[in-house]
Amino acid sequence: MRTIGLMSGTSLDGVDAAWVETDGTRIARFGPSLTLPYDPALRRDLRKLLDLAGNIPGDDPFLLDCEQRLTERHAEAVEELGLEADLIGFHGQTILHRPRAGQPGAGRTWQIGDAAALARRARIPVAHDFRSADVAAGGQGAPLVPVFHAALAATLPKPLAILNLGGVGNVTWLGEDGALVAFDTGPANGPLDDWARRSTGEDYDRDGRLALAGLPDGAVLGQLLAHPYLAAPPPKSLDRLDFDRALRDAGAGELPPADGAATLATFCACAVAAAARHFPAPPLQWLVAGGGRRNPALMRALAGALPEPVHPVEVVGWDGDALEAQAFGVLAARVWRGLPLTFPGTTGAPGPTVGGQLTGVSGPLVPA
Ligand SMILES: Nc1ncnc2c1ncn2[C@@H]1O[C@H](COP(=O)(O)OP(=O)(O)OP(=O)(O)O)[C@@H](O)[C@H]1O
Ligand SMILES: CC(=O)N[C@H]1[C@@H]2OC[C@@H](O2)[C@@H](O)[C@@H]1O[C@H](C)C(=O)O
Repeated sequence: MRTIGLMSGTSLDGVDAAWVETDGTRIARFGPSLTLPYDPALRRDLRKLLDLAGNIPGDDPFLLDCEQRLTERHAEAVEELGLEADLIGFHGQTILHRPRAGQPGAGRTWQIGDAAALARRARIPVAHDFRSADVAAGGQGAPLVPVFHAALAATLPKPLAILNLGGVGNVTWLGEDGALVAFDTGPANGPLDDWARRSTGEDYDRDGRLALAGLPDGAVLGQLLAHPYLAAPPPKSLDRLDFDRALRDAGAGELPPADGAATLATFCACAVAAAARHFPAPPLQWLVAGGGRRNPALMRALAGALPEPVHPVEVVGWDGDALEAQAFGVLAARVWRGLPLTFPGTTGAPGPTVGGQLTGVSGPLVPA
């Protein structure tokens, strides 16, 4: 199938779109990809929505307005790509992720985006709502990209770790015997972006300049590294805001701007090192995707925290900016064909679990 994958991640920076030809198990061809940034007003409103999402109904007018503007931007991304496709994979924007018991509003993962409107406008069927079925089956609802990573890395030497540094970090560990272990490592660019916005007014710490000018604070770092999430065995996943309280309690907010950025970058890398303790065996190397690989402070901290070589995914010929969007093209084909999206080793689902919904140009569809 010719698919277009659309991903708008937890960094709230915009929509990534990528064209992929796939049957959901193998990738025949990657096509062009692009990123359409959100305008500052949409970015600000989505950020506000993250704070509100635990307490507002699905028909809240502010939420519906954000959803309509978000869907519009996704439709523009499809139009700008300007390619024929049989199916769109539309992740939508996560505004709340509380799959676990014991949290207010738990048992829920919430992605906004109007799939029917996108299908009508693009005149292409849309696969969407990729996470709910997994959560309903007892899984974490995230991460979803591991099955795509496994297909992509089929011929690479194992064990291999593929790390995505978005707003949140997630890792896929692939073993020699086809074993798959995946989970969210901890906060990545999310707290760094918030820090940069407060300290410099920029959307992010461009090229890690602020972090590289500072020193990590040992006391704050020590407190953050004691967070129970890091020691907890997988399966596990995070909401974009899950560490905000811990960051406040550790006193990260009182650090000078450069030291604060250095502390957050080092924490992200140490959380990845803590994640590696849950792997069945050390990886031969780490391949890093996502915007975080463009931050030299993060890459330097990772190289310091991990004993194995760390490389951007470009060393094996992948496109680290397009990877998540490509994944949702492949996942869309899996929804279409009724193939499982999640597994015990990825989300903790009780078995291989199908998911996603299909919306045709003129109404809902049933998977093949
Ligand atoms: N040149 C750069 N220097 C520093 N940081 C950068 C640079 N380019 C991108 N980033 C970081 O990467 C982030 C975007 O990463 P990415 O697009 O992978 O996240 P996402 O897909 O939104 O998140 P997630 O994977 O959690 O869903 C930006 O918010 C910024 O923090
Ligand atoms: C709930 C949600 O949207 N989670 C995202 C987020 O961003 C990174 C990490 O946390 C990952 O678990 C997931 O995204 C990727 C695409 C995934 O599901 O594999």
